[in-house]
Amino acid sequence: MTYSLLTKRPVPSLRDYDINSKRGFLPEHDPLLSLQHPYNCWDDAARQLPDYILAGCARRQLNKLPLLHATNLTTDAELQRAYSLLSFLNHTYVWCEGELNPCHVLPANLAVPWMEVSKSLGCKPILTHSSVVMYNWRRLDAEGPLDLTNLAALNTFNGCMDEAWFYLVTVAIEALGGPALEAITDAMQAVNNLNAMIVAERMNTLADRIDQMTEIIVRMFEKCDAKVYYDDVRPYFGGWRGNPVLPNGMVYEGVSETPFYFAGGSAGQSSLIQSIDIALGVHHSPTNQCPMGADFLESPPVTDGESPSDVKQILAETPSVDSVCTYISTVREYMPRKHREFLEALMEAPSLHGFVQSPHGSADAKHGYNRAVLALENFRTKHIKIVATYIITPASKRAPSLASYRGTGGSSIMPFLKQVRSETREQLVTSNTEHS
Ligand code: HEM
Repeated sequence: MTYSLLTKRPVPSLRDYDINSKRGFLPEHDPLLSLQHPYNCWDDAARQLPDYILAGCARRQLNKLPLLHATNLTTDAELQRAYSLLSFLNHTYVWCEGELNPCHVLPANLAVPWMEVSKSLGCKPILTHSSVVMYNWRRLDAEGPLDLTNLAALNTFNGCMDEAWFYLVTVAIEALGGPALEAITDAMQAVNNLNAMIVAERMNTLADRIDQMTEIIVRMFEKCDAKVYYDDVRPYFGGWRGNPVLPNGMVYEGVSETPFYFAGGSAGQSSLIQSIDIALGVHHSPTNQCPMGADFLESPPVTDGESPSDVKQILAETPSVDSVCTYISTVREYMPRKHREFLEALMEAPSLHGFVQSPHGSADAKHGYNRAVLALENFRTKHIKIVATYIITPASKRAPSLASYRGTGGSSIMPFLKQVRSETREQLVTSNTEHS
């Protein structure tokens, strides 16, 4: 590919998309710790969720909450806090009786404000990466760093350290998004200015930041036990799209009598990793294992009289209806509106891949670009190992005869993750493609 001098393209400004050059997609100010009256009843309920779940009275207690409209929640910080709290409350309501006994109707007191707040933020009324990670942390020392030595989770389902650690490792990775995204947009500006030296320098910065993200992701093993994650945390992230135990979706009482179908929460909804993919020009094509364009909403029938283990088996064996493209573009709908718009703008920005291969690129620029690609590939390799430990192994202990397992977001996990990793490596620029 030759980079044309005529292809100057606009580089999105981070500020225009609620992105901070220090914190990336995390909110510019630390999340609120509580809401004002009357909304503070959601704070109180969320704080008690582990006790409600333990005592087996979660639905009874949550039914007592008043129906509050979100009208008086006006600032982004209030809306984000409310969205996070309502995600915890609603998902507790659905999954507190076990992953095979969900409720099929969300009561109006939880559903209505959740829908209103989600509309204001431009995301889906379902637990997302934003609910449990982006808006769910505080710093222990308010002046201290935004890293694992200084972070605590605001809410959890189970009150256990493993769950908090799962969220906080992800927050610490997101916090590196600031310098990573700044490196990306600087490098793109440098492409417009045909400045290969800056491109090289900023690509090396990006590679360093991705390496740091990898150092953090492997720390998941330190304080998040795989069995606790699989048995006690992950079930709460479940959604109602392509989910065999909720084949008819979820009715949001007081919102609509027609059920909604939304996929469950996953760090796959992170805008950060998608931004890096787009910046490096990583293309995701459909997987071979499933028909392209298959209906993401489709789910297998669950007939009456099936035992829980039968249902679990269906859950595990259902062939994926997703494709990588479908997954990558669908999860964008689960991101806050501004972040989704940033990804769209980034897709129109100058091509780093095209530039480093062009006569204007330099050996250093190419080297820096390749370092970033390899760093992202390595991040994905470590992530795959985590998925093997936290999902595949515990799942196989329950049902050893089954070969594949489905992810929270409804994808057939391993083939999908491996394909995404090989597509990353394919971006490497070789000396064969070097022009002068
Ligand atoms: C115990 C820890 C983790 C587990 C078990 C896990 C599991 C998964 C699973 C099953 C998928 C497949 C898609 C889906 O089901 O939604 C996935 C995708 C993904 N996860 Fe994780 N994940 C973990 C931690 C993280 C962290 C900390 C990040 C950092 C942001 C992350 C980022 C991603 C991304 C970006 C994808 C989309 C595929 C890709 O771009 O490579 N995950 N994860």
